[in-house]
Amino acid sequence: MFRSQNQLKCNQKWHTSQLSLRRLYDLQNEHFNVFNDYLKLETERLEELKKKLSEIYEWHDDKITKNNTYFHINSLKMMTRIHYDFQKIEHSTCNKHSMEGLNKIDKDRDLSGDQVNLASQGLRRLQKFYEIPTIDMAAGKYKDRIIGSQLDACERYVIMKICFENHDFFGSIDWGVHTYKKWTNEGGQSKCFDVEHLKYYIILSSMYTGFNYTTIFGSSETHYYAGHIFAQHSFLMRDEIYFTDGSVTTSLDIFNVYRTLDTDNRRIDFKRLCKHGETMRTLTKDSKCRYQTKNCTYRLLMPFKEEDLDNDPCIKIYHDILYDDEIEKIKTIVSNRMHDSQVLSSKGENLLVEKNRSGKTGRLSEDEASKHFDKLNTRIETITGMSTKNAELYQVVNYGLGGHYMPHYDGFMKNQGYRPLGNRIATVLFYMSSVQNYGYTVFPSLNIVSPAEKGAALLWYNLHYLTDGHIHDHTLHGSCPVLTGNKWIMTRWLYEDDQKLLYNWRDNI
Ligand SMILES: O=C(O)CCC(=O)C(=O)O
Ligand SMILES: [Fe+2]
Repeated sequence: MFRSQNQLKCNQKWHTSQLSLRRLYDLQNEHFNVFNDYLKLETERLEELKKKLSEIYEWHDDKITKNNTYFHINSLKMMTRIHYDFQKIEHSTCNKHSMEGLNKIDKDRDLSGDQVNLASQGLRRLQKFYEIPTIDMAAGKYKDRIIGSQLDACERYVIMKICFENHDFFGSIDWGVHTYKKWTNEGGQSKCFDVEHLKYYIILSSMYTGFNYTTIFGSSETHYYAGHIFAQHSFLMRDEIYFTDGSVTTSLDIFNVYRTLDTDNRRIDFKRLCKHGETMRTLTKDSKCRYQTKNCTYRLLMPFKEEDLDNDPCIKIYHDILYDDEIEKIKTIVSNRMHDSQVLSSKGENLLVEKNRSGKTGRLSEDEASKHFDKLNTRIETITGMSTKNAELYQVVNYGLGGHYMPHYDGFMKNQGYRPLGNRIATVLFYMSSVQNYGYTVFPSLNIVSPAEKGAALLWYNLHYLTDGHIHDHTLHGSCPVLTGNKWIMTRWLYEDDQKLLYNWRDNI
């Protein structure tokens, strides 16, 4: 059977999880196998044809043109010969058999241009978020880190074109210029685009953005383009960028322009923390770490490694609380049922909004959880001091190309969907892989960064659970876009129902 059981469905996106990117490699290998089989069959067929033809030539040479004499009686001989020869070679000239092999290429798995488009947009989101200069991104590096391999002129052109088609004109001009430079470095040859088209995109983008294209090509090109196609628009070309509110910037730094456009303070804080997170968790005199038994006798032998991140709301990390064998088991169980992660709208609907969240999600059923991870519930109850009886099913997430989750509250707002068990009182977030750079969970209102460290759990309380049960404003949090590495997490949300509370949660629905 050609199709593997772990196949993705058409409407799912390859780039949204590392898991499916791995499968993409497998799929490519499967395709290579199909092509190899096809080549083998085709080579055999052509060899056979060659052999038969050489037999025919031999006969022809020997029997017909011997001594350059044409005998009438041999006409019949020749006709029969041709008739049977043709039948003989007909089979070898028709490649039906080898073509059948090619049909094994699985068209059900959507590998259309849409996927390239989405992956390119994911890369672009990553670039804008971390402010990675195009020259670095195209070289596969960021600061002193390797984030991929170098992009050739064709690949740069693809990104440029997709930016343009998505009306991201800062992107198209930036990538266009770097495509042009690469094209020049590669000797002015390209198999995949026409450089005149490239120039056209650059000049058009320069009109939309206000960047002056003459500084890109130098004066030699000015004449040609201004004279022919764009003279009527040339008044639009200037070095200032006009914003919709009427303000003007004279900056030619593209990221400075994006910065000026971004007005949401919480998003700005989120970006800053994601970018500089590695310097955020140096130990200070206020940092408190301890071995914690939670009055549990068993934990005298194996105490929790508890670290305080904040007191209001209470946020803690528990190191080494989930074991490697449990992590492997969890990944194995869910990997066949991951789908694109969704966000909850203010009306309580589940929506796919890639600019807010990109990843793949899978749930563990209650049966699987109680069969394999019952002890984990005990651990959760011990650290939270709360019941898991009404907890939401474990949710596993794997992030892919630029996978992220923009700042949000885990707790539901009033009227945000039907809530028979109350609100998500606590979140326990297990890290199932370590991400070296930029995979943090960030609380922008608190200036807090939690690194993804395999086996650790991040616990916080979403509500003012000791008073009125209202959402704690400072629990706003998000997952920084993953730049390199493979981020796996699992969350368990505990609900208000069945907890010992000082307020009636039904008043808050
Ligand atoms: O992946 C993370 O670090 C955060 C995930 C999260 O906030 C969520 O799943 O609700
Ligand atoms: Fe969350």
